[in-house]
Amino acid sequence: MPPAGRGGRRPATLRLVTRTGLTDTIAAIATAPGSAGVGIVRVSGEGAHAIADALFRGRRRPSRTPGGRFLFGHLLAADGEVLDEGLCLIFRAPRSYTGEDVVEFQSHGSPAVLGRVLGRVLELGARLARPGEFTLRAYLAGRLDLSQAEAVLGLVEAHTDAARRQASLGLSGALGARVARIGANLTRTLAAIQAMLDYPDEGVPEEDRDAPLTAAEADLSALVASARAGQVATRGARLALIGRPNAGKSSLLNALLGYERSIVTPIPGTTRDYLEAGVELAGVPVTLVDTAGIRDTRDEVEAAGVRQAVALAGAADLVLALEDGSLPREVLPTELPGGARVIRVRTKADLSAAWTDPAALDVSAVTGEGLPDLRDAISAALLGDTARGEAWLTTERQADAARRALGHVQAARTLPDDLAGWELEEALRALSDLTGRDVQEDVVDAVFRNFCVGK
Ligand SMILES: Nc1nc2c(c(=O)[nH]1)N(C=O)[C@@H](CNc1ccc(C(=O)N[C@@H](CCC(=O)O)C(=O)O)cc1)CN2
Ligand SMILES: Nc1nc2c(ncn2[C@@H]2O[C@H](COP(=O)(O)OP(=O)(O)OP(=O)(O)O)[C@@H](O)[C@H]2O)c(=O)[nH]1
Ligand SMILES: [Mg+2]
Repeated sequence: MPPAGRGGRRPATLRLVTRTGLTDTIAAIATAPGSAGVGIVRVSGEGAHAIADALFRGRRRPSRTPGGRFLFGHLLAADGEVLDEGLCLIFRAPRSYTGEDVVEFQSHGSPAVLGRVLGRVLELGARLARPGEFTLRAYLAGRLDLSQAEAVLGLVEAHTDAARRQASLGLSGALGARVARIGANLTRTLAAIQAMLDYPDEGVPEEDRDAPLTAAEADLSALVASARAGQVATRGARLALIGRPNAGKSSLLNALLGYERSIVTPIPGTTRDYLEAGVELAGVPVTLVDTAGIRDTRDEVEAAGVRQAVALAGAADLVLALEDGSLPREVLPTELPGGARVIRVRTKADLSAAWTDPAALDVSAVTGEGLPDLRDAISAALLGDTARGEAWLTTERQADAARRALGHVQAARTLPDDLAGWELEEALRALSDLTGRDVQEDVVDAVFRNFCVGK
């Protein structure tokens, strides 16, 4: 494919500015719906300070107050009625989250107060912000790159510490720095190749050409590998328990949860419909899926459950394949998904063993024996040996860009210099897509569509 010249793309920035009318003033409730100690209405744009002058009465006028200060005072309705006592925070362009003039009204956090304050702000000329529009403005002002904007969303949505840590690393620019290091090595290689093409007689030392390329490829492979852990940390993972009837699936699900969620009986075929329950394992939100025991059956209801179990195993991020350790071993009448996605478990380890298998973990749902090892194995399977301190790829968009870059780097290694140079340029373009300083408008739209209003 011919290289898509950079000049061919209009910067997303310009088109978005014209389309969204960036000079208008936007407003939204920034805090979660419901009652809370404090709630925030946030306003950004040219009219923000004038709106504050009309709505807020304090010791001095907001528009006369330097940025970075707050005022204590009262929030007023159009007729002068005091809506609430509160604070007004003043930011002045470009020193604000969005880079524009910003004010925040911090009131008591009830829907009634916040609704009236927002209503008054809209009356005074602001319009309701679209989802993610505050952060979009920060992105368009060049205060955040796209991977940092995704990290902002990650911080808003983080339910576990693993998710928070990755989002925080992303926002701090750690991911951008990791990508920049790779880019620097590719640029060095490109320069060496160019020198060789220009001055074929003066050999270019190996360390200038192959060493940075090798380093870039290794870093990029590790980065691509981190995507699984990163997405598991942010999105969570689905873990299906499968096995023959009575293998102990529902008992193990309950043991992992720490409460009796699923019905357990000595009767094979107890679980017919599947059942889901959420739990945090290894700092990751995990949805455990209990399934019907897999066997050949003429019972139509049970057979439907069996088909469902096989499908659920196929769709899961990880499968626990359970076999009763107290009975002679019987193979499961279905194929298991590929190697790394299965953990084999020998259940009922508290009973005398009818068989053993070094490839299976011995676990007892009754005594708890083997549960810590099982949790470790689940954590290792989901997060791999991805370095904990590093910034990971947390979205499919980032992973796609990194995979494209890696593909070009690998192609470059097998090609003669002139063609290798083109592949490396493509790899650099894919890396810049990853951080998203100059990407297509639809990509930007897709990222911000996932945000909530007020962020
Ligand atoms: N009340 C409140 N809390 C919040 C936010 C907010 O907007 N309002 N945030 C947002 O969602 C996050 C904090 N992020 C922010 C990032 C930059 C700036 C800002 O004004 N930066 C200016 C000034 C810096 C300074 O004075 O040192 C700048 O960078 O120029 C504000 C908040 C989390 N907590
Ligand atoms: N001793 C012992 N018994 C267990 C253990 N786990 C499960 N059992 C018993 O095995 C029987 C079946 O357990 P379940 O958890 O219902 O098995 P299941 O795989 O969900 O079975 P189906 O839903 O029928 O497919 C019950 O009588 C459990 O008490 C264990 O670790 N040790
Ligand atoms: Mg069951």
